[in-house]
Amino acid sequence: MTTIAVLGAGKIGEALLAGLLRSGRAPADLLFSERHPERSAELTARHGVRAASPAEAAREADVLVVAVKPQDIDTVLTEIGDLRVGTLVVSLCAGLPTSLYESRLPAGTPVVRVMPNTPMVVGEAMSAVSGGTHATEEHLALVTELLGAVGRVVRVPENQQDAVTALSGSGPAYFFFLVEAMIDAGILLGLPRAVASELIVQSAVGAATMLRDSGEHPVTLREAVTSPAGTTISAIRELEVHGVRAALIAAIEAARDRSVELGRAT
Ligand SMILES: NC(=O)C1=CN([C@@H]2O[C@H](COP(=O)(O)OP(=O)(O)OC[C@H]3O[C@@H](n4cnc5c(N)ncnc54)[C@H](O)[C@@H]3O)[C@@H](O)[C@H]2O)C=CC1
Ligand SMILES: O=C(O)[C@@H]1CCC=N1
Repeated sequence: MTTIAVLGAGKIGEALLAGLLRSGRAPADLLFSERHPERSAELTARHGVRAASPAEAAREADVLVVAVKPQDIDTVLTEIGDLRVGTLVVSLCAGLPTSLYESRLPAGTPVVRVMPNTPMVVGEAMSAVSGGTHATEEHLALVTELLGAVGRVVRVPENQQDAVTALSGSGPAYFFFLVEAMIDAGILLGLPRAVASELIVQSAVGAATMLRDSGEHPVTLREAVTSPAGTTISAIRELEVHGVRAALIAAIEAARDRSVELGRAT
């Protein structure tokens, strides 16, 4: 069996481990590395998966998944030490290019860069994968299968990964922000918080399901809600007056720029 080690079992690393277990991978084929001993103990208790040092994980793994913050990559690459020849390295880190790993790891190491997102926790991640210089079709297929256990997967050229990071990597935060603001609006209008929250969360689930399953363009779906001289158009006019569309475009451009910066900082 393929042994998969996750370096950095925080939000994303743990969600991946849990998803791999749900998809039928045996706990004995998985291991993780965490710098905080309490966190390690908690994860082993919860998932029955073994903790190891980065160096042990790297020695044992066929697939080494890197899920530390980009700012911690130098330390982790130093701690890994020697990698077995042919070990597949899968980076989930925002901004970090495959060339960074290739320059620090043994010559010929296959590297796949992935940008997932937190809906991985509920098996609804959106992940984009790109192969580095030595990643073969088999490596990309394996990573697609692994990430397929926790959501949808697309393949993109690596030069699109900073844009992907800004759109779907950070994307859930924009939706959460919108939901938070809409609940506040409910409070302003005098609704109890619990009622406002239920109304908005279910509306978000319904709207997201329609977007995914209807095949309709978002404009068509929005037009179907927007009656002549009705309530929705009054709200839409305010969104346009306040520049919400331009703000979202600028926000996503800023996230893309930050992803590029993170890659350059290492
Ligand atoms: N949170 C998100 O929405 C997304 C995060 N990512 C990427 O995933 C990576 C992980 O992000 P999160 O899970 O949010 O961060 P996190 O902070 O929850 O998890 C990182 C974990 O790495 C551990 N760690 C750090 N240095 C270590 C070392 N030397 N050895 C062992 N463990 C070490 C930390 O203790 C922590 O538990 C980041 O690179 C991020 O860019 C990608 C997509 C979405
Ligand atoms: O904010 C971040 O840097 C990470 C990467 C994508 C989502 N969260």
